[in-house]
Amino acid sequence: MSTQLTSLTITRPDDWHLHLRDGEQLKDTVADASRYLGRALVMPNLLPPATTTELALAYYDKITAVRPSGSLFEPLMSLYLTDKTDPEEIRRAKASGKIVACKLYPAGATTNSDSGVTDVKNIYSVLEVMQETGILLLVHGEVTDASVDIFDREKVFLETILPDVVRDFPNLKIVLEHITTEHAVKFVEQAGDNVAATITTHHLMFNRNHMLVGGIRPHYYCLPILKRNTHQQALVRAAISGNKKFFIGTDSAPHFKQNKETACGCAGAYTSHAAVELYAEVFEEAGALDKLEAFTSHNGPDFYGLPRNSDTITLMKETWSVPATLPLGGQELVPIRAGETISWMVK
Ligand SMILES: NC(=O)N[C@@H](CC(=O)O)C(=O)O
Ligand SMILES: [Zn+2]
Ligand SMILES: [Zn+2]
Repeated sequence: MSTQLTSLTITRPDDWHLHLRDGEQLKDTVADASRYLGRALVMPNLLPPATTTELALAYYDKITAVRPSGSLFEPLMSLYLTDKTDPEEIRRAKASGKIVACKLYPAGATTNSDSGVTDVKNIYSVLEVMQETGILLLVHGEVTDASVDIFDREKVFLETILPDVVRDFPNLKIVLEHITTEHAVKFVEQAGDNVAATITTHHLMFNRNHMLVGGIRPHYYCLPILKRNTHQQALVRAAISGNKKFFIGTDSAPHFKQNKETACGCAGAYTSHAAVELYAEVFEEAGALDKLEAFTSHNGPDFYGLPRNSDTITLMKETWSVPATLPLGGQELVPIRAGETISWMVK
């Protein structure tokens, strides 16, 4: 007879990959993020992107200004790398104490990445200073070559771009963000201790059949795109393995409903309303709830060299309904699981 767990208390989680956006949207995204997260690594792909310490710190101030009163939620900031990033900018970022990472978007790879890096060799002098100062490199790992099939873009990036960076900067801490393939799992497992990966809730819960069978479902469209179920299974195995190289990074990425439900819809899935609750479902389904805390609350800060949060949250086995839409800057978004139920609730 198996006993069913009805509540689970874990160290307060963080989110190591989160899009909060800007302007009117901020109060809604920050409200969701600050419900129970200790920290979130905030992505810099704004329009215009947060390419300098000054811009990142101004963004930090805007986020903390709309933080609900009493919330201890702490945004950790990142810089958006371009072909023209000045290596000295990295020293300013380090000195700020608020910027812990830089984000490599191959130009054109994803939402708001047009000013990204066109050739990783263009940022070698920047990576040098990041390695020296201990600023992490966060990577959107996809090639943008038009001749490469969208389902192969992560694999080809891992074969052609990332090995050089890993070889040339052996002491640079690198996080391969939102991994989607068995290739990425193997790459990270086989690399040194300076290479880790985040895994989203949606890549653990879904594969491309969820997006494409029986009709095209734009709310499952994100980048890197959902892959076949064998890749999904490899990601679940990695997440529940207890391996310290894999940790939470929701990549919760809000887009207005009308920008998703259209002939050319935006890439991004919103999960901030229920991030840890959804990971709990996945881990429970895999019979590995005992591994949830390491994934959501220990491995991330350990890799970043930051203290773990010192308090806890409690998840209750309790079913609740996700609304059909959520507010986003005076408009609305459609979250993952919209109109359906979730079986865990954070108390
Ligand atoms: N993941 C996505 O599909 N979209 C993200 C960008 C990103 O993380 O690649 C976004 O900003 O909307
Ligand atoms: Zn990305
Ligand atoms: Zn993202």
